[in-house]
Amino acid sequence: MALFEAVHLHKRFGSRVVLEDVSLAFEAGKVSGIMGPNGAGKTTTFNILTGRFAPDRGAIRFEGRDIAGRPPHAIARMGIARSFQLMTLFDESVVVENVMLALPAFRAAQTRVATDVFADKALMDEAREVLALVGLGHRAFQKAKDLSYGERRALEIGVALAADPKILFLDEPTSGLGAEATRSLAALVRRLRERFTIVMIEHDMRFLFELADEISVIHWGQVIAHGTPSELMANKWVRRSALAEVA
Ligand SMILES: Nc1ncnc2c1ncn2[C@@H]1O[C@H](COP(=O)(O)OP(=O)(O)OP(=O)(O)O)[C@@H](O)[C@H]1O
Repeated sequence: MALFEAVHLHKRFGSRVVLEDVSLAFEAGKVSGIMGPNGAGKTTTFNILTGRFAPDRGAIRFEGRDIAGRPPHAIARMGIARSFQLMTLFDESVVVENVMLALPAFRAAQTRVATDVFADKALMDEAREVLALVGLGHRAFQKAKDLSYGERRALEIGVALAADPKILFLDEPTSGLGAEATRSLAALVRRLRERFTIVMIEHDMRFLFELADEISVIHWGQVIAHGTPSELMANKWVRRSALAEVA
């Protein structure tokens, strides 16, 4: 059984059908990709999978339990984390604090909000472990606003990982990154795949083909192809429509 699966999802906005019978399955320990042209329905799919929208029809199962329509915070508590395309960091706070504020242990102890977070050694150690994981150990006490764009993306992933999720959803992780930052991000995803199940929506096909174990192609609100990168390379229709640049 897949760790996470979506079965026969349908979604319309007003009279516009945006997803029609979308089914996806993500296996534990793998990197799964979702790609497709602009307006295909990828972001809507992502938002439904991570609880931001409820589907009109269909089921979403995580570890066998139906989670469709549950609110994002309930979904997050179950071990499902997502990063956002738009960066959502506390710019004036230092890097380690951004992670500390996202730790479940910090969130659970609401009385701590008014106290100095740095005084709690256990929290600090936990946050520094996350920073080491995303390659930002040496930037712990810089303000988030002073990080490079690529480092900010890594921090954003660190914030998502603070909850030690079972599955991590990344929404266009390469967006806005130059070639070098994209390479660093690829190295980070390779490290993370040892520990986490990862699902990413991605426009950069080269990045996706290099890293994903399997990819679903969404077009016109439907999954039109699914397979390993090499299977998709061999799919004539996919080659002709979308993959010319990597095939
Ligand atoms: N809240 C909404 N209300 C109405 N229509 C919407 C809404 N969100 C998305 N749509 C429409 O649904 C379709 C799919 O949009 P979606 O953002 O899911 O596509 P996408 O594949 O993520 O595209 P992109 O790569 O450009 O982000 C588009 O035609 C979009 O205009």
